[in-house]
Amino acid sequence: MRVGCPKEIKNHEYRVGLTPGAVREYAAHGHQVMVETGAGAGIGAGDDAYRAAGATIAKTPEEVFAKSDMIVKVKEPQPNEWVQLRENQILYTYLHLAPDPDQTKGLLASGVTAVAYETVTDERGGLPLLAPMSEVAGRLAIQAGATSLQKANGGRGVLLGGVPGVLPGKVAVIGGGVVGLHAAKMAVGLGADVTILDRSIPRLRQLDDIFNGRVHTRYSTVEALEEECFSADLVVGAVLIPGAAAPKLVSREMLSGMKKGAVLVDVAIDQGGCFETSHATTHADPTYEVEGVIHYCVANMPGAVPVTSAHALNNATLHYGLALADKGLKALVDEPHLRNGLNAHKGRITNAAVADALGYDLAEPKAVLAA
Ligand SMILES: NC(=O)C1=CN([C@@H]2O[C@H](COP(=O)(O)OP(=O)(O)OC[C@H]3O[C@@H](n4cnc5c(N)ncnc54)[C@H](O)[C@@H]3O)[C@@H](O)[C@H]2O)C=CC1
Ligand SMILES: CC(=O)C(=O)O
Ligand SMILES: [Mg+2]
Repeated sequence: MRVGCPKEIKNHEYRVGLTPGAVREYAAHGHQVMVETGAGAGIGAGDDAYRAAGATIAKTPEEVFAKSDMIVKVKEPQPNEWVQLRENQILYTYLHLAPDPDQTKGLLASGVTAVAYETVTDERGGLPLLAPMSEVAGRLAIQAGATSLQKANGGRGVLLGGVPGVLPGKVAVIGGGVVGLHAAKMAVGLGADVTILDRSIPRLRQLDDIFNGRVHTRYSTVEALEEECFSADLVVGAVLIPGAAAPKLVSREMLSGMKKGAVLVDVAIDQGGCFETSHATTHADPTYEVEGVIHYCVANMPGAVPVTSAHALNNATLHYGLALADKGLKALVDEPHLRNGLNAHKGRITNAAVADALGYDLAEPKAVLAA
C-alpha cells in the first residue's frame, strides 16, 4: 500500500504521525511510504533519517494526500486537509468528532474511511491509542497548572508543594482514568494535597490501592465537585465518555465560589471540555481568565513535548497501522477493536457516540464495510 505522512499543521503541533522507526516497519512489510519534507523536524528527525528508513520525501502536502492510499497523522485534519481526502482512502489519526460538527461535515463530504485513534479499544475496555497521549497530557497538566498558578502568570501565587511550615497547594482531579492517574502522580510527586473524583467506584478502589493513602478519592457528585473546586488551587478536568462530548461538570456559576487566581486545566477540551466556561486554546496563547479563575484549555497538549509524545504515540499506533496497510478494509472487518475506531466511511457516521452527539443516523460499521 502507498502510505503517506504529511507534516502536522495545527498550532504548535510538533509531533509526527510516523517516526523513522515506524517507517522502517512499514517498509519491511513491503509498503511504499511517502513523508512530507520537514515532517519530522519537531522530533529532530530530518529528511535523511526518513530516506534511510526507506521513505521517499514529498515536497508538498498535496503530493502526499494525492499519492497515498492511507494517510497517517496525529491531529484531526484541518480545513485545507479535509478537501484533499477522498473515497477509497484511509485516514488514521485523532479525530475527536463529537464536539466538531464542521470537521465531521468535511470528512463526510470527502467520503474518506476515517479511523480515529481515540475510539480504538482493547480487550480490557481501555483505549490503547489514546492512553499514551493521556499519560503525557496528565503529567503535563500539573506542569501547566503549576506554572499558571504563579502570580506573574495570573495565578494566585501558590507553590503546589508548599514548604516546611506552610501547607501545600490543593489539587482536585476530576476523572481518575489515564489522564487523572498521571496528573495525580505528578501532583503527589510535587508534594501537593490531591483529591481524585470519579463516577466509577471500582476505579476509585484501584486508585486508593495505587496511592496507598497518599491521595484522597471521592465519588463525584455535584456536592463533592463543589466542595473540591471551592477549596482547590488547581482543578484538572480529565473525564471521558468515549467518543462523546464531555459532560459539563463545573458550571460558570461554580466559578464564583472558587478562589481568585485558582487554575482550571481542562484536558478533556479535545472532547469539548468538562467546564462550562472552557474553550479550546493553543500553545501560543494557552490561558484566559473567567471570573478570576485562570483557564488552560490546550487541545493538543502532548504537541509541546513531541520527542516523548511522537515515540509514545507511534509505539501504540504501529500495530493497527500495519494491519490497515497490509489488509486494507479487511483489517477493520477482521479486528473488532480496530473496527471500533471507524468513525466515518463513504459519507456515513459509523460511531454511535458521534452520531448521537451530532444528530446523524448511525451506519453500522460491519454493514457499511460489507456493502
Ligand atoms: N488536551 C489534550 O491534549 C489531551 C486530551 N486528552 C483527553 O483527556 C480526556 C480523558 O482521557 P483518559 O484519561 O484517557 O480517559 P479515561 O477513559 O481513561 O478516563 C476517564 C475517566 O472519567 C471518568 N468519568 C466519566 N464521567 C465522569 C463524571 N461525570 N464524573 C467523574 N468522572 C467521570 C471515568 O469513570 C474514567 O475513569 C479525554 O477527553 C481525552 O481525549 C487526552 C490526551 C491529550
Ligand atoms: C489525544 C489528543 O488529542 C492529542 O494527543 O492531541
Ligand atoms: Mg486533542
